[in-house]
Amino acid sequence: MKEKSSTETEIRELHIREIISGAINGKKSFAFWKKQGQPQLLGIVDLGEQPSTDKGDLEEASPGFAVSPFLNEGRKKNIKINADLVFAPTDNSSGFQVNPAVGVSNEQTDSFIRGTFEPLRPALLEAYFPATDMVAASQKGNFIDIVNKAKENIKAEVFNKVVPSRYTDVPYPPGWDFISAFEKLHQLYPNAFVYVFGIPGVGIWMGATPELLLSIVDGRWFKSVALAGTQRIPESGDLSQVAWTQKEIEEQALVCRYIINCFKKIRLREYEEKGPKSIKAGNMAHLKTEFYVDMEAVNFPQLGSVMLDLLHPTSAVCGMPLEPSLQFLKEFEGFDREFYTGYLGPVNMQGSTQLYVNLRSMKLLSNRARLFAGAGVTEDSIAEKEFEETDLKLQTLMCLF
Ligand SMILES: C=C(O[C@H]1C=CC=C(C(=O)O)[C@@H]1O)C(=O)O
Repeated sequence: MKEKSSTETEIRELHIREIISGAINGKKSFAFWKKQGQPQLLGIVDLGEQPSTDKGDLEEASPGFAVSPFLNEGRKKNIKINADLVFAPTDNSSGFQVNPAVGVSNEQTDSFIRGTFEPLRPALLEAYFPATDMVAASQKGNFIDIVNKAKENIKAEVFNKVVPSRYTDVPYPPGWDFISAFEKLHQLYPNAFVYVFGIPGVGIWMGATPELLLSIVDGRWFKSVALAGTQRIPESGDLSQVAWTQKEIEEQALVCRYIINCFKKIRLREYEEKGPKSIKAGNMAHLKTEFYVDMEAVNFPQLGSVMLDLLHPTSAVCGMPLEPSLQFLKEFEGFDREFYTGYLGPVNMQGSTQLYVNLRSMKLLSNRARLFAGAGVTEDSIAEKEFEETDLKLQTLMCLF
């Protein structure tokens, strides 16, 4: 038997480009991400033919990266990229060292490493793009119409808030490649959760989202946030200069109320609320309130999974109340959001689970990228301003082209 210390695995330090190319050349699923406020990336590759559909609870899940679409049918549509190979940064360079999970043989690891020697084969990249593509229909006029229709529904008290969205397609400039774009994204947004994932036949997505849906640290510390209200950051970059309007304060308060209602549904009163305060996300400021629960003190070990089902989709991306606003979006938005405004992130990796709302994100197609953005509409919304706000949000990724 081959000694572990003699594997190619342990002597090679890999660059992110080699790892992603190796995954694509081997038709494997992969994910790289960086937590909010942390500089270092972590990567995983799933050695299976197909990643698993993942309906399971967070608490028992094996380590990996969870991906949920906006419409997940009670988690039935969720996917999990298993952490068969974990790529952790080395101490003194920009390279990564591979750590195989328990049960992954040296042969499997070596075979993957050999694939990383090959440059990325573009024909194999095509296998990551879904066969069907949605119809391009996201014009400015459509968005203005849906905002005005939403306001009529708010006046008629069908709902209090809804978050319509749109997308825009950006053709790849000559020589553009997504791995370099991801490296740039990682450098640009230190405060965001920055990720790229690829699943054959499902797609390649990347983004820099400011919104945590929930996290669980050490099986004990639960956290969620209410993020809403958007303004362009002042020239000085000074957040204390941002003055919030009544409309924005109410819009964010509705997201807080939505989260508190979720706690009420499970009769949980022992949560700590901090905020709201202004935070920076790229060229924008948002209002953010944080909610904390000590799961041990409330004796609620399944809180993460229970809250996940109650929270998603929050009124930061769908509306309030949930049902009529969701119905409205299904009827009038005119396209499938797919993973945009779904959630994603590491599950049971290095002792914690962090699921983020998939905002400021884009999906790669063979010749262009599709960028998504939405805006919270309340009774005081002005359609033209909401459109401008989506433009501002789109700039988060537009600067990659
Ligand atoms: C729906 C998006 O943002 C949400 C999160 C923060 C602020 C928002 C707002 O001000 O409308 C949105 O609720 C998006 O970025 O596409």
